[in-house]
Amino acid sequence: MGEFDRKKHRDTDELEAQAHMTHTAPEEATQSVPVVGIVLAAGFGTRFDPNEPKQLVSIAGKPIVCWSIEAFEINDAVSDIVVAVNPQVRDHVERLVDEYGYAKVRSIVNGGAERVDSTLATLDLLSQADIPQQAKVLIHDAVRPFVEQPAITGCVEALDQYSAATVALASTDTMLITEDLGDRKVVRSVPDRANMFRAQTPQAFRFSTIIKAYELAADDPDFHPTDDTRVVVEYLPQEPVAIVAGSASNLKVTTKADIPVAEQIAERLQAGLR
Ligand SMILES: Nc1ccn([C@@H]2O[C@H](COP(=O)(O)OP(=O)(O)OP(=O)(O)O)[C@@H](O)[C@H]2O)c(=O)n1
Ligand SMILES: C[C@](O)(CO)[C@H](O)COP(=O)(O)O
Repeated sequence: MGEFDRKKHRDTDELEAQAHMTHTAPEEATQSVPVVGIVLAAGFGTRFDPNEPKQLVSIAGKPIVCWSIEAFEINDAVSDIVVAVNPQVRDHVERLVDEYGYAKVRSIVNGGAERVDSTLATLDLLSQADIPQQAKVLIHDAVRPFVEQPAITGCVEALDQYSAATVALASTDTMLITEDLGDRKVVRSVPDRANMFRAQTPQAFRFSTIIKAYELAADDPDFHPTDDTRVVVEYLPQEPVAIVAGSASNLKVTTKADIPVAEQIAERLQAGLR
């Protein structure tokens, strides 16, 4: 197969994607497998501004989705990238991928109504592309633009020992478990802070593990997890999910109030190295 033709991949042609995914002979599988960065950019930003897709907002002159794609593009351990989009941003993201020349982007797929639907759409694409069961997939929120290289590499390495891993940040606050009494919430218990972490992304899995977890979750229509780790924790409770050190700068741009903080982080990063 000749050089990757990004225009064809725009059409989300599974066979094209299959042809371009890194394939690995079974005997090499545990040593050298595809490492796929999945960038979820199909959200509607209801808490930000539904009329201004936050994944396209520029921070220090670069759109948020580009910061995220670039983090995987520049990581030597990552072989392929898949981006999930919605119709509101598809054309724009396609143009950006072209303009910035992200050569690892194999496919831009339509996401779904909820985050898990977007994850599923990308996993379906990878299944159709017939990537090896041992492949490593790193699922990342496009709106966490400043993910650091050690977090990505840490996920890839953690999967040599565990089938699932998530970037997370140790809580510096005491956490409270509450109960809703209707007119007010009250504290029911105070868990040991040493075991409290704030989930971030990427969240990383051997392909067979995340596929299995989602297969089991599919039978439960009332399950609406906000991240992929929870799908594994709930449906494959025997699988430990390793913690990979996150950072405060791996901010999720959720509301407009996050923009000034994001600008400060971007300035710092641009002054030094990512
Ligand atoms: N159907 C969805 C929903 C979310 N996401 C992605 O998942 C990440 C989750 O971050 P979040 O702040 O929840 O994004 P939104 O869902 O866009 O925001 P909101 O919940 O305010 O609508 C984002 O990168 C978002 O684009 C997605 O790909 N598909
Ligand atoms: C995946 C996530 O970013 C981990 O912190 C988070 O769960 C997304 O949740 P949201 O409530 O939909 O923003």
